[in-house]
Amino acid sequence: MLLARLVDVSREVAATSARSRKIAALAGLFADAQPDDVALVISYLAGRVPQGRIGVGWSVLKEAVPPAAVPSLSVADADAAFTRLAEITGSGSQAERKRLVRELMARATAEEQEFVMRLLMGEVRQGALDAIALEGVAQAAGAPAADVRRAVMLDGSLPRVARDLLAEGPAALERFQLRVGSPVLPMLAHTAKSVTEAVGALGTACVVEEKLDGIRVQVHRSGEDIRIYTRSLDDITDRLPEVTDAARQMTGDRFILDGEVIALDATGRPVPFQDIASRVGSRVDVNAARAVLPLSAVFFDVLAADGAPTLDLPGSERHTVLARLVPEPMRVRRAVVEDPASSQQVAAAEEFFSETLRRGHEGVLVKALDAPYVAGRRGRSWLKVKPVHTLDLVVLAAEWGHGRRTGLLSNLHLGARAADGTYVMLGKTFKGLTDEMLRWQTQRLRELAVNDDGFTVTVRPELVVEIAFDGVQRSPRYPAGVTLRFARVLRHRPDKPAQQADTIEQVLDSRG
Ligand SMILES: Nc1ncnc2c1ncn2[C@@H]1O[C@H](COP(=O)(O)OP(=O)(O)OP(=O)(O)O)[C@@H](O)[C@H]1O
Repeated sequence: MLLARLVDVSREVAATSARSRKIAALAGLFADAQPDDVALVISYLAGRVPQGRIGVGWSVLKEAVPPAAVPSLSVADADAAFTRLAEITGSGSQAERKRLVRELMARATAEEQEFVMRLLMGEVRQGALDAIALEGVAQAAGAPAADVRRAVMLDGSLPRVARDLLAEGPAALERFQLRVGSPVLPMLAHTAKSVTEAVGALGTACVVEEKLDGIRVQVHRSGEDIRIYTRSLDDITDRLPEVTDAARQMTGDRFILDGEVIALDATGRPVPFQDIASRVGSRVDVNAARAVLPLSAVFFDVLAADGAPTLDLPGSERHTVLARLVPEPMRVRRAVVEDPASSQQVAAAEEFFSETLRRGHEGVLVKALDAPYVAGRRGRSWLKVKPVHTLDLVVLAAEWGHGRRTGLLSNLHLGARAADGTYVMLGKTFKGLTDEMLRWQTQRLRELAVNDDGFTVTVRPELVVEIAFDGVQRSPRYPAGVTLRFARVLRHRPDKPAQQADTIEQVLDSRG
């Protein structure tokens, strides 16, 4: 398939707000694509490059290349070029990247060049595209969308389901069944501001569970064969011998469990997420790593037991099954709210939340007890509650935006106050900025500018912004050795002098 066709449809989908028109446009595109191209088409439309990070940033892309007059580049050509780019290593990499990008861009029309640029800069963001693409695939193949959705949830991959469905027709869907041994996408949660709000929103009997800050794991046991998968369905069995041992001791031998891997220190408090992530991420000498930081799995759900799916059972019944398989110390701590209208029970749930935080955990999840497990979805029946952290930080510099944000100062460099009156950079963010905020800050930051290298504008440190974030994490890239997790701008604070911004001590203290 020509890239030009994809670019046209991408533009058409972005330009229409009618869901049915978007689906029809995508269905037409999928029907024309070779089944083998469909995976790439779906990825590019959603702004994903299957190769992941390919090391091509603005410094490589900024060079203008005369565009081709007529489209000739195929989707597969773009994929081949991205693969070659991803493989570049060693000295001279940057020059080689530039050469390959120039070669690719020279074959692309102006529209294709713009699309490739936005794709590689992470600016092709089509809200909820995967959900629409799924319906487009269903329409193109003449299969019910609900059946395609279920197949995707069980297989974990829309591109794979789409390829088989478009090549073989609706009968291919029967192949996608829940099986012990093949991972499914986990259920995710929505956010609520407080436990009281969450219980009220669910409006039904529910359970409040500890939210443990570790690595999500799905543990499959089929007889003696035990497999552990991450949230993105990578097999990490070899890295977690503790979890394999635990699964071997359970009372069943054909099940799928959902849980979180954490580590506790000598006093029983959870160790920081990053320590767990680096232990789980490391393949070298697992036994030595295990001796230094032993991990434990804590389970909160069951997707299959005795070889049969339990996904569609209500949460209360799944918990009964879980309690039969998994001994209590390996189950998440929980408090049941039988009656959401009982102020006494809601107060007890709030107390459970406070106690969970005191014990060093991240927050809680409030889950409806009558709801099924909806794999691969951010379900409305799971609501997470975490304390909100905010800081007032000072803008030290800002980067010029690209694509839709061209001509606007976007990515902000954020600093906290140090005792000597200087500022310590904590990270960057362009999240949370509305168009209006972008316009306002561009004007204000231009007034404060001291230098502009065409990429970054350094400013006098005078503008304060209120930043929400999910936690402080270690980062060798920043001078204080820490950065903020999921920083996003809540509002500009032109009323607040920089001398009253938060200090680096406050930031370090908020690590808890
Ligand atoms: N008791 C629990 N029930 C469900 N998920 C839990 C529980 N304890 C910890 N978790 C973790 O919390 C996550 C729930 O939040 P969500 O599904 O929104 O994931 P997320 O996008 O990674 O968000 P967050 O960064 O808040 O963890 C799960 O993915 C899981 O890893």
